[in-house]
Amino acid sequence: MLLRKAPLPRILLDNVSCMRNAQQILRHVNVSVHDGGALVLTGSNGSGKSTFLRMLAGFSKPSAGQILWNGHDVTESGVFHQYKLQLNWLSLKDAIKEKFTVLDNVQWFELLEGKQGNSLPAIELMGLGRLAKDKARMLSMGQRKRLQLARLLAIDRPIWLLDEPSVALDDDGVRLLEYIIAEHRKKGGIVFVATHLPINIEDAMYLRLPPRFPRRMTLVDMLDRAEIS
Ligand SMILES: Nc1ncnc2c1ncn2[C@@H]1O[C@H](COP(=O)(O)OP(=O)(O)OP(=O)(O)O)[C@@H](O)[C@H]1O
Repeated sequence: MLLRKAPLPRILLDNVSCMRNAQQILRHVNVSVHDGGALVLTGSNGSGKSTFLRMLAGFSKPSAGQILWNGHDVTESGVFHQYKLQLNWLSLKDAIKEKFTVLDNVQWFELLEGKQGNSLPAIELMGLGRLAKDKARMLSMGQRKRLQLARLLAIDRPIWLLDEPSVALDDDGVRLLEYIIAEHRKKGGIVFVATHLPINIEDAMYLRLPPRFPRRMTLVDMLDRAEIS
């Protein structure tokens, strides 16, 4: 009988912990993600969702455990050089140049990537076609988020790290986000999403990070109690 080896996960977090500012933020996280996989991170404010993504992006190193990409520790310099070229990062800091046009704001990133021809179709797909020649300073918050998503499409790297990608998007925008995530995964792309808002991602794994501190009584709780008694 021919026994096939199970394929290595593309990304494996093996008992990973992470400190920030001498504080333990993430403890003993184990996750494996194959091509086409998606992991949704949830949890209260300060629970470590962004820290998780930052660590995957290489901005913070695990304080214990390993992050393996194709079986190799991403903190090894030779590996990290290759690994970081797989990553596409979307965060609340949008790195949009106000004086550039919408098109330039996307095309710059595409050119840096050594690619061309993706920017305008991506802008159009994200519903910003009519604004392509306008300065980015004219954009609303939701339109800025759409511009960031157009960049993601134009750069077209396999591993997406998305920190609150649906914030400021309207319903249509959220549907578009869900669509591009699904299409990316069909091509074998991997998506990590940190979010407080519901995003429909088929067959996604969910990781709810525990709160770092016990919940304190808030003013709202106190008012509720006062109403009951
Ligand atoms: N620049 C920083 N330096 C040191 N510690 C930080 C820094 N930024 C955040 N932290 C700490 O890391 C913890 C986790 O923060 P993180 O931003 O990862 O949480 P989060 O789950 O993404 O929160 P939110 O839902 O509010 O976006 C916070 O409790 C905070 O104390």
